[in-house]
Amino acid sequence: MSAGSGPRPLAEAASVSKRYGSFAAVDEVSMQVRPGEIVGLLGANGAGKTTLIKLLLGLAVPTSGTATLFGQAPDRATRRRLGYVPQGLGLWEALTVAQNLHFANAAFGAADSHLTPALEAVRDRPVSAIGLGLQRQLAFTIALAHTPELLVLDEPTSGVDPLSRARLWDAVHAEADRGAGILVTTHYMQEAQQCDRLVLMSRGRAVAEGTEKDIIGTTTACEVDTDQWSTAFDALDRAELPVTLAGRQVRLADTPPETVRTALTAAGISAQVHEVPATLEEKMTVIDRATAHS
Ligand SMILES: Nc1ncnc2c1ncn2[C@@H]1O[C@H](COP(=O)(O)OP(=O)(O)OP(=O)(O)O)[C@@H](O)[C@H]1O
Repeated sequence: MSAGSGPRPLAEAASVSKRYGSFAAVDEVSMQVRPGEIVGLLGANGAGKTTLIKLLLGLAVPTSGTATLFGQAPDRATRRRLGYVPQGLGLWEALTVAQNLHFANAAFGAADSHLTPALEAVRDRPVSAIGLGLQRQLAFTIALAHTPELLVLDEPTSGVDPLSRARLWDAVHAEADRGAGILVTTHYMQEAQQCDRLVLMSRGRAVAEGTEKDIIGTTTACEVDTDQWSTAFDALDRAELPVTLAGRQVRLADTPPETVRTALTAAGISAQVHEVPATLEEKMTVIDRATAHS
């Protein structure tokens, strides 16, 4: 869905910036989240994702530009229509699992929701005494208890095992299917692929937006086929080319095949070099390199 089309945005940033002294943590970012869509916010550590979320939710004040929630400046009323799981989870560590749920539901005026069986088993334990995976499940249950129109998840699956991660994503899709808008940050490319739309941040700026295919565009990578993968990797690295290893597969994003062949020949390595579409992760690295030099 392109900007400016479709239902009214649930959250919207319009040229929003947040500066700390001369440093721009968020730099003139414009983006929206609309009902029923899952928007993935991607970017390296420090790219500005959490700061942008805080601006959208009214937890930080923009230096310039505007951030709106449900078409207005964020306030107590908009807070009730929102489910937010921050990176730090926002739970009361000394209270039990059941007390946390009860407390949050009372604050939102929601009926007591059910705990998952895994959380039910630890309902009377203090949050500080349960594992991180269960803490994340609890924070997620609390965020959903009042059926929010907008769900904001800041790295919801970091440190979570693959099965729980898959379950959480099932729940995210179910929320989008009932019409909630979702804004989620992640470092996992498999999760990014489950989003309807991605916003890629680099050094405070939104540098690309669209589907995975839109963002990768025509960027390619070279795959190097050789039995001497470790020698090839060393030689390409010494030639200061942007070489990476995926298992034993030597790859170079955004590098002409001829450049790779020349470097390998100079090092006396025989190899086949194929040009293939770049992955999303490679495209992100290419964009980060470009913004570092701009
Ligand atoms: N209160 C603050 N004062 C000064 N600098 C800040 C402040 N808050 C954030 N920053 C800086 O702004 C930049 C963006 O931080 P932010 O937490 O938004 O990044 P992020 O993309 O969410 O990173 P991560 O993936 O590690 O969570 C970082 O360089 C951070 O150090």
